[in-house]
Amino acid sequence: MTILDKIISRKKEEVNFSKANISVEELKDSAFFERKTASLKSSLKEKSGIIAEFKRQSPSKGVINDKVSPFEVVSAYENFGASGISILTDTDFFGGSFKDIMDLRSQIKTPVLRKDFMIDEYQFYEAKNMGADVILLIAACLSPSQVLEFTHLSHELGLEVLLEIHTEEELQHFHPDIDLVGINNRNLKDFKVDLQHSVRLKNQLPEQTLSVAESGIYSIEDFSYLKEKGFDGFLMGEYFMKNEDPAKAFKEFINHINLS
Ligand SMILES: O=C(O)c1ccccc1NCC(=O)[C@H](O)[C@H](O)COP(=O)(O)O
Repeated sequence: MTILDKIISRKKEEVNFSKANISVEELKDSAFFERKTASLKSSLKEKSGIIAEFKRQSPSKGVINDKVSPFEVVSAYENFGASGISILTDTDFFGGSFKDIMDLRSQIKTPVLRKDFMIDEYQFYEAKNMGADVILLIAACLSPSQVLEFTHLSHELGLEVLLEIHTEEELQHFHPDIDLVGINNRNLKDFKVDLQHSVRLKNQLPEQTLSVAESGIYSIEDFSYLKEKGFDGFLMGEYFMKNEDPAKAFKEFINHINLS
């Protein structure tokens, strides 16, 4: 059983539990449900391209930082030029929660990616309800037809879609209706990261596709290398979150890339 199998098996239980407690009609009945969402596609072009992640823990690294508050960190990400904010809402494996987005939504304008493991329509209504602008579809846990169906549902709800692929086979999940494609550098079997991986797969995507390099971006050199290779977005979590003060780490990183 891979880590993804374990996460998905637990996610099914969670979704069934949520469905039994809150109906889709109830999810639709919230202030955030009516709000106009922000576009990550536009923001990637207008700002640094960095999608800065709030990540307390992960299966590969264990606890990364459980001392800082989401609002404090995410405000700095916004103020210093992040194009997007990624918030892990999975509890059991990443230590996140819906509340992390809900609590700061009204104070943040930057597009927010709900980073979770989407397997059921219900979760898209939840994402809109909690205040997300973008959702992640992980090709490894969906069929190409589910990816398309969930993309269309997301668009009906005003959400953008970031499709995440890990392997060459998963390029089959691509469809032109998808907003952004993320290529994850982390191998989910052994957790090794390899930046060459995203570069190789990016070259096989249609030329106009907005592409995001995900995971393992641990230095200015890594960022500059991927930028030079033509990526539009850079999803970075651990590099900032491993510091006692992730806000300061983000500010320093942005200052460096603005100077170079
Ligand atoms: O990070 C993990 O260990 C992980 C394990 C299994 C599934 C997903 C996982 N991470 C989610 C992500 O994609 C990353 O949080 C994101 O790309 C940022 O990566 P990093 O900058 O390396 O923290």
